[in-house]
Amino acid sequence: MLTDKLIQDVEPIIEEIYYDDFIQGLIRGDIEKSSVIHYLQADALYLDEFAKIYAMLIAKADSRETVKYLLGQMEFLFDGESEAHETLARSVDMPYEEIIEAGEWYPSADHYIKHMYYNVYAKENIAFTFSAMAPCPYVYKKIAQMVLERNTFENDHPYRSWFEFYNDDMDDTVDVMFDIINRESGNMTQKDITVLRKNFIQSTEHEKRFFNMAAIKERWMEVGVNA
Ligand SMILES: Cc1ncc(CN)c(N)n1
Repeated sequence: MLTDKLIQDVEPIIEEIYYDDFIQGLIRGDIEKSSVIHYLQADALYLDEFAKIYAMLIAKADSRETVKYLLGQMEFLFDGESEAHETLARSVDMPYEEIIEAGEWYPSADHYIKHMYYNVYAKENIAFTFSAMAPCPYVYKKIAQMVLERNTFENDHPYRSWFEFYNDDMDDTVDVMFDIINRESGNMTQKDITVLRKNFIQSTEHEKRFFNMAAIKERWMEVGVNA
C-alpha cells in the first residue's frame, strides 16, 4: 500500500520532531510560556483555515461518504481540538481568547497552509490535497504515541492531557485520509504517485518547522509599510 511507503518515508523526520526543542520542552514541562503562546496564536489561524480546506474538498468529493467525513472533520476541528488548545492555554495561565487575539501568520505556518491551498487549486483529485493534509493528524498521533510510550508523566503534568488527546483522537481522521490516498493512487501514473509522496514528506517537514517556529518565536522581518 502507498501509505506504508509514506509512513516509512517520514520516519526520520518524525524522530527529529520528537527530539526538537518544542516537544522536548513539553515533555519536561519547562517550555517557555512565550513559545506556547506563539504556537497557539499560529495554530488557531491554521486550524480555521484547515477547516475551510475541508469545505473546499466537499465540492470535489465523489461520494456521500466522503462528504460526510469532511463535514464531521470540520465539526471536530471547531469543537474537539479546542480541548487540546485549552490545555496549553491553562499552562500559561491566560484565557485562550486573549492569547489568540494577537495571532498572525508567522512564516513557517504561512508556508505550510499555502502548500495545502496549492493542491486544492491546482489538482482536481482530492488525493493530492489529502496527501498534503494527512501529516497534520498523522504526525501528532505518532508523536503523542512515542511520547507516552517513552515517558512517564505525573498526574499533574501540565501537558499530559495534550499528548493524551492526540494519542486518542486522531485515528479516524488518519484512516480515512489514508484509505482515499490508497484507493485513488491505484489509478494514478507513477509521476502523480511521486507527487503524492513528495506532498506527504513536505508536509511532515512543515510540521517540524511549525513546532520549531514556536520554539524560536519566528516572525517576519519588520518593514515600515506605513512610511
Ligand atoms: C500545525 C498543526 N498540525 C497538526 C495539528 C493537529 N491537528 C495541529 N493542531 N496543528
